Amino acid sequence: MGNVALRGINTETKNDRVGREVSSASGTSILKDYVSGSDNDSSFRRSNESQHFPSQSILFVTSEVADFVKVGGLGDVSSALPRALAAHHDVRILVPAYREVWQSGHHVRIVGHVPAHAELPACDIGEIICSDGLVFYVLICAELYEREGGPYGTGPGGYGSNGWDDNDIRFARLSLAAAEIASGNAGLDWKPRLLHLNDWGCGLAPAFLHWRGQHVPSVFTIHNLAYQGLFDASRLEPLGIPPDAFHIEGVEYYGKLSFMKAGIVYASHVTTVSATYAQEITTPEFGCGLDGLLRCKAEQGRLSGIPNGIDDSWDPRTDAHLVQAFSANDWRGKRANAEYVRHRFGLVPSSGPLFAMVSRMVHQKGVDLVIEAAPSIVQAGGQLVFIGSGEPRVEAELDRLAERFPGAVGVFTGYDEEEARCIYAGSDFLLMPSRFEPCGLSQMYAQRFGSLPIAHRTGGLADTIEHGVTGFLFDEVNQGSFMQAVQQSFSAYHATELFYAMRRAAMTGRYHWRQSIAPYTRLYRKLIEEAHHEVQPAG
Ligand SMILES: Nc1ncnc2c1ncn2[C@@H]1O[C@H](COP(=O)(O)OP(=O)(O)O[C@H]2O[C@H](CO)[C@@H](O)[C@H](O)[C@H]2O)[C@@H](O)[C@H]1O
Repeated sequence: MGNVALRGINTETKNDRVGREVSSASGTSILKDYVSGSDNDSSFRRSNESQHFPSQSILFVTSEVADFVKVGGLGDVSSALPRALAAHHDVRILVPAYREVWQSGHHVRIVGHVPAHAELPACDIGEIICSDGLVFYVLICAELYEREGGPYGTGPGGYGSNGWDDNDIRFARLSLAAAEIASGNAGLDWKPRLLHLNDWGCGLAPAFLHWRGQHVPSVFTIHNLAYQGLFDASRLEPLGIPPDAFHIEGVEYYGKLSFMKAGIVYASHVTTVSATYAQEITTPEFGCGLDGLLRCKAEQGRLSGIPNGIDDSWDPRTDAHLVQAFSANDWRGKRANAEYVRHRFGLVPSSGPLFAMVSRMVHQKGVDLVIEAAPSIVQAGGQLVFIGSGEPRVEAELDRLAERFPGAVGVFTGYDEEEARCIYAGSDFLLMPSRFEPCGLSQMYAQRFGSLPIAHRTGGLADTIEHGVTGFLFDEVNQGSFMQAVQQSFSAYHATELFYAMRRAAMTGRYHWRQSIAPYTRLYRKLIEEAHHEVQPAG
């Protein structure tokens, strides 16, 4: 575990919600299908759409990618989605050349260059070709990207803009490089027909295109609206942003400059990572002050939800990180992983249920609810393991919990994917009482590994967990509602046949990335055709 201390039945199919466009008229949300039918992958193949829509060149721009550096779910998505799309399109990734890129041992060939702009320095562009053929463009600038620490700052976790002091320069540079590549001004012998941008770190890309009069279509995907990339208005000039863009219909957000808002305003289309979250963000409760703008996008048919998936490496039958591989019904194999986890976290042997939390330990994830519930869970014969890092106050509370319940609660503060995989494999239940959850990957990994999620009915959790079938959902973010779901999980655990049936159902869930190809392809096609006919979206 590195150098960090270890202490211590609703049967409605969820796939029919894939790829829906949210439109909102007279305050009523309406869902309009992008994809008809429940089996989107096969409907895509049946209609032979890929033959009618020729392979397109797409630049996928991201601030993190699991191949090199991952803080959270965006890193997973950035590694897996382009690979899934690559079967149909020429998808290439643009990411800053962080220290980890150079440490990865890949050969980097210099293939392009972008000039300085205001205080954004000139950069070279390197090319890395992975063993599976995926092409990365890496934005090379030692002073901006080669640092000891994470992609956003020195502290653990989070996509916040409150990390490195020069995050505005770092991510404006990334955004403008993307815009230059899209406009054919970066010296590459390749040019995308569409930009696929992800979260605030590349939010200025469509804005720069707009300000320069370049008509390249773009998709802006919101992975988490709560992290917006907010900076002081005085930063417009150093970033080379035209002053007249600082208004309510531009990049201004309550007197600040917002990278997230720029992405939403200027991209041709906005997506987010589940159908339910796409609706939620049009409401004041989840809209983080941008709900009015997002409702507008929805009314224009320019907001949709396309769910994330998980890749084939998340398979308990083949995962080499587990102490023992297992499949549905091989509960002895699963038990071997549970024994490993108990041993690793200093828990005593037990026949009671093992609850786990694998998460960035931040307010969003509802860890405070779990901490409050822990004494009752332990008293009822359960054990808990936590792996994650985040807000120091939360980490300290978890430490105290482990000290209070030795042998029943174990905490690992830090990030370790191998251990996380073992925990998904070894635990009986995954606790995910997130206040909001755009999609969530952990609950899909957990289900695949036979750990039943106990989660708040929100965002992607509502779309990917079937209450009483593959996990447990509760409706309100309060202790009473959460504990009711925990009690249901205890009851299920002690009704062995039901419990095993739920495990089997969870393990056979279909959450593959293939389900996302059709909706993304339809969207790319629509936007590229629109741009071709010079029908430019409002911006
Ligand atoms: N300590 C630890 N050690 C090892 N692995 C750890 C870990 N802590 C977390 N992880 C891993 O980090 C990832 C977390 O991804 P999630 O999608 O669940 O949440 P996140 O909030 O980061 O992502 C945001 O972006 C994604 C992508 O769109 C959305 O699904 C999500 O709702 C949104 O909040 C999982 O792969 C999990 O296993």
